[in-house]
Amino acid sequence: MKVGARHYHTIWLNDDGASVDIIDQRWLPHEFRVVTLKSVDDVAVAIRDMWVRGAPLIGVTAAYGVALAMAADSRNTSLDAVWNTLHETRPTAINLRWALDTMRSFLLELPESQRAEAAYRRAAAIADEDVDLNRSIGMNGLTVIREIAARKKPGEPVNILTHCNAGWLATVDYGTATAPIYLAAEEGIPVHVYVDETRPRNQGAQLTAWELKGHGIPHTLIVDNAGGHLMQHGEVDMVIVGTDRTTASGDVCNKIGTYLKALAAKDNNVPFYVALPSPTIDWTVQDGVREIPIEERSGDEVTFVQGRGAGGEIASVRVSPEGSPAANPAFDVTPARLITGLITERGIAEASPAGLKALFPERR
Ligand SMILES: CSC[C@@H](O)[C@@H](O)C(=O)COP(=O)(O)O
Repeated sequence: MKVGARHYHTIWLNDDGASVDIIDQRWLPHEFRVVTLKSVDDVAVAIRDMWVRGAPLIGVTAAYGVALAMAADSRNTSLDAVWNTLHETRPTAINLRWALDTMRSFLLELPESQRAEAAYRRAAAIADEDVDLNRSIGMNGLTVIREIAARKKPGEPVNILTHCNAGWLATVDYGTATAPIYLAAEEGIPVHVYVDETRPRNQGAQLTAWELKGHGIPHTLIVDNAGGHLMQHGEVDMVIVGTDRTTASGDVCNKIGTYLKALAAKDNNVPFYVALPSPTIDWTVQDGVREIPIEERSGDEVTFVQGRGAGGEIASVRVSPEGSPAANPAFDVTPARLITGLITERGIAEASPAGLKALFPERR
């Protein structure tokens, strides 16, 4: 997508043909910085400390991490080591394990002498596939936006609420939840997005708002607690969020606060959609609430907020009394019964075992 006049992906191979460049998301929206990852340790830090984040992008970054490992040492021991190191970085987004498994099973078939080059090729293919998956999600989600737009008066926007950042910054390009929005705007459908700020890390305020502004998409930033009120007053036509892991039964794990939005949507008959590529489905898990590990992050993310000071510097400020403890579960699970549909690259599935199996029969 665009940053100024230039088209960017969130990750790409450096001109040296070996290291990997990423957009360092810690500084957005204040500063646009690109950093180069040269080793598995760099990749682990970038994922763990959220220089890159968002389930699909975490997966692609890990795939390139495997390529960096293979360039240094292509033995099976190195493959196991990189799998373990990167798998430990973040526990919830299943795309991480999917990408590591995909890379490992592909590379194990090859002689060691061919692994480094093949790993870079496979990582690049995973990145390209992510772009294609998101574009297909966009086309499928667009049908819902078109239907809502058809019921509106001419020029009246379709109001969409989203939570966290499931935009192009969370993927390689397009985003998942934002793909239908970008395609609707391209088609000339008036859209307006309510952006939840998404405490504690403020991915909505810092990333989604920045993306939408960059693409000229009308949007309004709201505090996380405003969504229910707006839904009660008919201000939201649909909700679209992303997901870090969706179970085979259609339960959706996503950024903390998603569940409350789904409850409010249900109570107000607002359609609640989840956009996801198939690598985000964990076919081994049924009950999301019981089975998905929820990342517990530092309480400092709750007690401090990062922003730009009056003097232009990027600073962290404390928002609570010194010594007050804080809990920081990073994700929650929205049960399938609260979800109107799962927008995938193959179409829109009912959030149920049967709905998912109908779209992905090979998983039977
Ligand atoms: C297309 S991204 C879907 C989710 O990964 C996204 O909504 C989200 O929850 C990201 O969490 P984050 O903690 O910023 O990695």
